[in-house]
Amino acid sequence: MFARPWGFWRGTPNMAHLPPITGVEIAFAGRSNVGKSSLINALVGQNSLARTSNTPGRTQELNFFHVPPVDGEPTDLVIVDMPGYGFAAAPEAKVREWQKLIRDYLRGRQSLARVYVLVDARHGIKPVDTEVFDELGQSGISYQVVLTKADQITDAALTKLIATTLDQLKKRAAAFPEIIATSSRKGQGMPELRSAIARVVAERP
Ligand SMILES: Nc1nc2c(ncn2[C@@H]2O[C@H](COP(=O)(O)OP(=O)(O)OP(=O)(O)O)[C@@H](O)[C@H]2O)c(=O)[nH]1
Ligand SMILES: [Mg+2]
Repeated sequence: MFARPWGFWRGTPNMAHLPPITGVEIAFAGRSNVGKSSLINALVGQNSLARTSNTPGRTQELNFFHVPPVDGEPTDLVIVDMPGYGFAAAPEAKVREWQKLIRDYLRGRQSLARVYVLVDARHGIKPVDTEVFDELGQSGISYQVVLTKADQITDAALTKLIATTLDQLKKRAAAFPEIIATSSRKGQGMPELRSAIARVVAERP
């Protein structure tokens, strides 16, 4: 599923220009700069599929990636990179627009099978993340927390963070009760994330 060359399919700043539904969609959400676009690149093993930046607010549209269909064979998996929530270095009106886009997409996309909510391992879950958990829970969309930038903290701190994060999620029915710790820089957690996604695709009716 991840061994083929991935391509950019479509970017959209609004719900009117979403691509047609072709297969299972998996979305990556999280605060600005948490490492969503970097994680997608590490996941598919292509450095420059999604654009990344040091400045929060790099991704400003919903960006859809897939393996371009060959000989009309349908695409089984679409990966969606999302703008971040929380602080971003962009005009306020623009940020408001993409916050609405995030919300509308997460609530209303029929093909959305799983949301990976990325949380920076240096910071843990923030109130703005719990708002997103609440919304996903209310919409009945299953999500899993992925810790990013695990290379920035010690193994002991990571073990502790995984335990506290699981504890924070335990009353949330829509939260998958396992945390994946990743480092896009080191490749840590990529096999686990790939298997998790493959399971979601396999289980989707
Ligand atoms: N140390 C470390 N830095 C990382 C890792 N992943 C991403 N980064 C850095 O974090 C910054 C933000 O990465 P992006 O992938 O652009 O983050 P994003 O969540 O897509 O950001 P927005 O699109 O602005 O919301 C970049 O400087 C990356 O190099 C990681 O695993 N380890
Ligand atoms: Mg991004």
